[in-house]
Amino acid sequence: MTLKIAFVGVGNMASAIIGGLRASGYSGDAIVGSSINVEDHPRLEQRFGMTMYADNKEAVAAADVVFLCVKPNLLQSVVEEFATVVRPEQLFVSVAAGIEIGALESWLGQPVAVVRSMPNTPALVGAGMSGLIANEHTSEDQKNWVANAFDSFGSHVWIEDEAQMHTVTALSGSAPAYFFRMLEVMIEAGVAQGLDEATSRKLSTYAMKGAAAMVTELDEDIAQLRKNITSPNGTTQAALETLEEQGIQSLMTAAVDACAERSKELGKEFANK
Ligand SMILES: NC(=O)C1=CN([C@@H]2O[C@H](COP(=O)(O)OP(=O)(O)OC[C@H]3O[C@@H](n4cnc5c(N)ncnc54)[C@H](OP(=O)(O)O)[C@@H]3O)[C@@H](O)[C@H]2O)C=CC1
Ligand SMILES: O=C(O)[C@@H]1CCC=N1
Repeated sequence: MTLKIAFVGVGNMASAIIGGLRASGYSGDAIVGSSINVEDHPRLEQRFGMTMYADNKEAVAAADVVFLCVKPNLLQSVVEEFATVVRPEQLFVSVAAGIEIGALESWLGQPVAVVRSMPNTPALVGAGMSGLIANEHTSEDQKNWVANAFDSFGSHVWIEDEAQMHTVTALSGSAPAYFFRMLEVMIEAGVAQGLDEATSRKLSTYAMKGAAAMVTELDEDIAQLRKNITSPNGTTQAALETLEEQGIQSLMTAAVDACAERSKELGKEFANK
């Protein structure tokens, strides 16, 4: 049986997940959503073949599985507002950065299955990666359903210790943005050396895509893959020495640490409002 899914909040992350689900064959008839900006509803309905509601309660009441996809600072008020229509057999899947399962459980107000997830926007092209952790009320069948749903737009890892979700966010949820930024800089550097932007973009992007494909498809040590490109006293060595001299190790470590730290802060900021 196809479960009915509701998305509360249909912005960037929900759109990436819905796009991934739809591309994998999930029926638009089984997907509903709710968000504030009703003027945007016809566009979403047309894009995904789903039904949009102005009222979160209506979307939640219509669903077997509810994806919570609003910003972390809005989650408590949104959940408490629809808590009166929650049924014990429903499954709630949160994508909100930093918000702990315990907080979600207390806002939902009754023992109910909750999965906290940290997906990323490559879901939109079937290349998502998600960290997942379930509460004690989540059955094996529900966990399998969630794993299959997330695999339909990429892959997943189950996390045992909820504290590790901060690191999942730093290495996965937020990380595509680091690579986009790196690409922006490389493309600019190519243009500064005289290439047109389209050519610079194509060269830089395929280098990133090819490197990621080699790492994921070949069972080889990443350092060895790097060494295979680096001729003694050659061009790659010149680039890598510059990256090391200018602090790539401390720069990337600081970025990952700052992301995890912000995730912890979000949890504290919004857990006990
Ligand atoms: N973007 C990303 O890469 C990732 C995001 N996340 C998490 O996903 C969640 C959403 O982020 P993102 O998609 O980027 O944010 P967006 O702002 O793009 O989406 C949030 C959505 O929530 C809607 N909304 C606002 N208020 C309400 C309300 N009261 N009831 C219902 N819907 C409401 C907004 O509607 P409207 O536009 O009409 O205001 C919008 O559709 C966050 O919790 C974030 O931590 C997790 C992993 C990755
Ligand atoms: O920036 C954020 O807070 C969200 C969570 C992970 C990616 N985007």
